[in-house]
Amino acid sequence: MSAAAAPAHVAPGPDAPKVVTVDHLAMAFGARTLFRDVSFEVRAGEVFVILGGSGCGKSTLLKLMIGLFPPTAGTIEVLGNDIVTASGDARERMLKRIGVMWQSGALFGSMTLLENIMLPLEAHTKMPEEARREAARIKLGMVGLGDASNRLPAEISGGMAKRAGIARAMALDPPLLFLDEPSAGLDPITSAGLDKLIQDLARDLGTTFIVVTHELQSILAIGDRCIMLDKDAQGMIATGNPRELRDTATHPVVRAFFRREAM
Ligand SMILES: Nc1ncnc2c1ncn2[C@@H]1O[C@H](COP(=O)(O)OP(=O)(O)OP(=O)(O)O)[C@@H](O)[C@H]1O
Repeated sequence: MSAAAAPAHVAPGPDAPKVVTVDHLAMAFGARTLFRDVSFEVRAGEVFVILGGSGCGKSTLLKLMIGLFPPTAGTIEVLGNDIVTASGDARERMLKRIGVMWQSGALFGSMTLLENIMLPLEAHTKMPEEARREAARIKLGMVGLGDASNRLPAEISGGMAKRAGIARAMALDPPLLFLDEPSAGLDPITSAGLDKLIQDLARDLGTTFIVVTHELQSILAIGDRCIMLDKDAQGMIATGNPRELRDTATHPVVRAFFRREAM
């Protein structure tokens, strides 16, 4: 089958190994409880979406999964390690196997795209410069920015900046990538192009994606499975395949979200 005719990403089955296991997770900031009892698993090769309204704790859940701060209660296992208790070298090794793209793209403005992608390789590997340069070129090619490697972040569009952010998150070939609101601020066509890129990377590299978003079109296009968080419920109100949830959900908030109905 030619690359052009290849199907978009195909969801892995329930026998695929677990990449992330979140068990009875609770999180509060002071007196403000975000969620009380969240449990889910993410399997190798999945595109897993975390969705929900503004302020329900999506980004906080992402930050907990990469160990930025500890939860109030519960456990989080990432790539076979307890991310909450891991320390020292074990923690460093684990973090090198995780890529993160923040909402802003967070590129360094004074460096070209190529230099931005080379940075993690410089910080975390002993690769000689020419090998780093070549590896970064390959990553930029994979996200469709092969011709833009010498541009500065100020010289590219918002969609290109997201692609460059993904290339940088992929610099160390992590098996697991976290994307925080990849479609934010993009027009629908650019956003659809980014969705296609995520599906292609999941299919071609077998990378597992955990994507925080509230863009319905994107969720329906890329999500193999999702969880929906809710501020009022202080936890998860739905889990499953987003297209099935759109067609079968009975919970009023879930229905309203997937069918774009007013509550
Ligand atoms: N470090 C922190 N200290 C105190 N409160 C915080 C902290 N981080 C987040 N919050 C609060 O927790 C709540 C959830 O924030 P979070 O960013 O996780 O939500 P979200 O679902 O990602 O929202 P959005 O879609 O608007 O980005 C917000 O009310 C926020 O102000």
